[in-house]
Amino acid sequence: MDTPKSNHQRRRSSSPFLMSQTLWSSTEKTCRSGLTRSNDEKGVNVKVVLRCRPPNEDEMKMKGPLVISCDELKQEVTATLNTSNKQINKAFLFDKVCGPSSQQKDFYDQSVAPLVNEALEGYTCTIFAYGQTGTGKTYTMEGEAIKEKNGEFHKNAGVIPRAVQEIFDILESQKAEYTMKVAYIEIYNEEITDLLSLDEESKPIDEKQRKPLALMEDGKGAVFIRGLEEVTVSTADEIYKILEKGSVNKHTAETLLNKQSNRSHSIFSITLHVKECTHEGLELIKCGKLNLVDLAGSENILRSGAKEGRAREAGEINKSLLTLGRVINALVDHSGHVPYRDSKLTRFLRDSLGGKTKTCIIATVSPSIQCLEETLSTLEYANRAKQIKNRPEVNQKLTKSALIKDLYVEMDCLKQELHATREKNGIYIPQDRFLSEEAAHKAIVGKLKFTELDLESKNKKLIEVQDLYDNQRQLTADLTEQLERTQRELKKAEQAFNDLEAQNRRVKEMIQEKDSLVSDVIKSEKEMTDKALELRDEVENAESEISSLFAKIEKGNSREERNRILVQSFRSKLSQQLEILKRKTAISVTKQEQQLNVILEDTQSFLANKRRATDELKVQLQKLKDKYNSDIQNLAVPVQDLHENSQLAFSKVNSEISKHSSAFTDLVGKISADVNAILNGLQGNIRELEVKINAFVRQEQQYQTRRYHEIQISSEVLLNFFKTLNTYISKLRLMDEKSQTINNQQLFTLEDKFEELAASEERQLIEKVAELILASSTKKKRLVQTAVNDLRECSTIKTRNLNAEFSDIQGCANSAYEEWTNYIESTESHHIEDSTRLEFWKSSLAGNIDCWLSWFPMI
Ligand SMILES: Nc1ncnc2c1ncn2[C@@H]1O[C@H](COP(=O)(O)OP(=O)(O)OP(=O)(O)O)[C@@H](O)[C@H]1O
Repeated sequence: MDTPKSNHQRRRSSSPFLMSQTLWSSTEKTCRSGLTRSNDEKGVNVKVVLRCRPPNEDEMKMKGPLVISCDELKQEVTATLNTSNKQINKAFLFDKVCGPSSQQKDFYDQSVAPLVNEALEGYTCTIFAYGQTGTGKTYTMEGEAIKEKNGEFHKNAGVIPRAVQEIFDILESQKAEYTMKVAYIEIYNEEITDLLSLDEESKPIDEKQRKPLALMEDGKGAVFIRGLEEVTVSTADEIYKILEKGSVNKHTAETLLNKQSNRSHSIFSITLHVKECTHEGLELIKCGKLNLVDLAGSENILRSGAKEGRAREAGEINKSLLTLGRVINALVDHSGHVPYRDSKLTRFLRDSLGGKTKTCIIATVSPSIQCLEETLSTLEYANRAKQIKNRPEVNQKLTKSALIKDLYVEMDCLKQELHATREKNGIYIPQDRFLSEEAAHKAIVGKLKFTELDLESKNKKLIEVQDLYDNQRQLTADLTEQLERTQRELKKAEQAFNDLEAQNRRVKEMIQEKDSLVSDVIKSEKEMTDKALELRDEVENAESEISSLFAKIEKGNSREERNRILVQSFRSKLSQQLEILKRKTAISVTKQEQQLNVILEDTQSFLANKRRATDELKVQLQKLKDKYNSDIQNLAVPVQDLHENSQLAFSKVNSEISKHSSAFTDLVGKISADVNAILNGLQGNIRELEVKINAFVRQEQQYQTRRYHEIQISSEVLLNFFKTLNTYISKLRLMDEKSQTINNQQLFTLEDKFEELAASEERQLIEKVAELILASSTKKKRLVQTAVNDLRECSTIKTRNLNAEFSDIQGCANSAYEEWTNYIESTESHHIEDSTRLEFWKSSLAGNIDCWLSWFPMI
């Protein structure tokens, strides 16, 4: 067992087989000590840890939503997107989920530390980080700093320095005897380089200095890297320096998604040999191995902004990751053929995927919406990888003596080889090997000839294959170019499609707005149509009313006309009547005047007569009175004489007087009777006249009253008629005005409606045009979509075919190349060995012969 030394001890592997045993071998070794443990027959699933980083500055600036949520209790990751044109809600369960807030220390303790302990137990363990570029693979594996000034871990220190420290801590605490060797390689553009063999002074790295190393198989399925340098370390600080040196030598570049993006897959490997004592006191050497792989980021070439050389890198990265995906799929689907050989990465990881290794995949994702597509792809990838089953086995433990023996044999071989090389005196071959090889030699010599012939034909074939290979390479280059062109076109088409989609979204939004407007418009239009119908009915009613009104007006007019004619005729008749009445009145007045005059005259004459008669009567009466007075006076004296003379006479006289008075009274009576008769006659006449006059006057009055009444009635009728006519006319006027207003209103409404109808028709027309535009744009979109889909399909098929072809060609070429190299190498080495051995044999035989000859000089 090596004792730890303070300085790095380098040893370039001289034998690929030995190299494979110590660093990369993954073949199942026969259990010499019988202590190898085997896992459950069914195997153990690859562990998958998901880590989601916090959003970076750019993502925060874009203010996009965070679409990834991590439930560390349920170990569940959910991708959620709710937009109008895309809805995603997918949940994935993993062995461990660490959200954006998880710290480096916690992550290491919870996810990686258990596997480090397994490596110390003698298992080969692989941890690899997989994820989109810029999601934190390097941050997780290496971190951003290692230690603080006080010797404590920096909070950003990643998995590798922490694992290294833990290994040393555990081994120191166990006071174990151990050796530790580390190697650091990268796979860049399908070429493997040793990151620790590069000269520290030559920076920036000289590409010529990078010597590609060959990945070989030892014939038993174990993979090894020929010429890889392993560095023996004894402290953690030495490893940190190695890490720093290796990291400087890595291929990195700035991309749009990461300022320092790894353009290669890097593998840091720690090999441990720990001494163990069994209860029986037997010393065993336990061999554990820890491979820490930081894969290059899967990337969308467009989004990462990779161009020319970078695009080629990205192409190679994606190719190897694609192969990794195919390997995972083949393992999960249990398909017979697993395409490990299709890329250096999968060849190297062969034992970690479906082999005897304990494997943990750290899948890294970003929470932002911009990375959603790649995040979903990583989640699907990791979810699938969870189903890969490995059958981990503890590496064989060697007894110390066996190891020492092996080492001695190896040392002896090396010493002899060295000696032989120094002396340029052939090579050292151990006795038993010499004898067995001797026996084989003859067969080989025979074979050699055959081989030479075969070689010739194979050379020819090789040339052919080389040509074919060159052609294929050319074809591959063309196809790659074509693929890149197609990819570029596809990206362009995708961009155009995205633009179209955005446009479509906008148009859809506009259409939605328009739809709502249209529905509003349709609603209002419906209302308007209802109203229009109502209005139409009203208009029709109004029209019929107007026409009836017009008819009425017509009627009214004709009636008015008739009335006017009537009034005119009535007026003329009335004036005629009035004229007649006037005339009649005048005549009657004249007549009456005449009659009155006659009556007056009659009355006057009558009165004159009567006056005269009265005067005569008065005169006669006066005469009578005078006579009576004179008689009385005459009688007074006799009366007095008589009175005085006798009372007898008096009686006589009295009698006489009474006689006379009776005669007088009779006379007077007679006269008064006459007068009375005359007066009575007169009075009778006057009364008669009066009665006549009264009757005439009454008659006239009655006539006049009647006439007046008649005139009054007719004038009242007329007035009433005129009044009614006026009211009727004013009513008619009012009605006319009303109907005019209604008509005007209706005309206005009709005008409005017409305008609205025209506007709605215009709108409808616009909508129809919009519909036509929409239909045509949908048609176009559909066409574009179909074209894009076709293009996509075509490019996918092409890519698939190309990839398949690439893989086949590459597989063929690689295996042919390797077979051929192996074959040539082994043939060469055999040839050289055989020739040297023959020479040696020949010279020794010659020596012997000389010796025999000297012993037997006689011969
Ligand atoms: N969990 C995290 N917490 C804080 N910062 C992080 C985390 N993960 C990544 N980052 C930051 O994100 C940036 C990119 O990370 P990193 O370089 O590790 O990505 P990557 O996956 O290795 O990318 P690439 O594949 O391009 O190499 C770095 O600046 C790093 O500091």
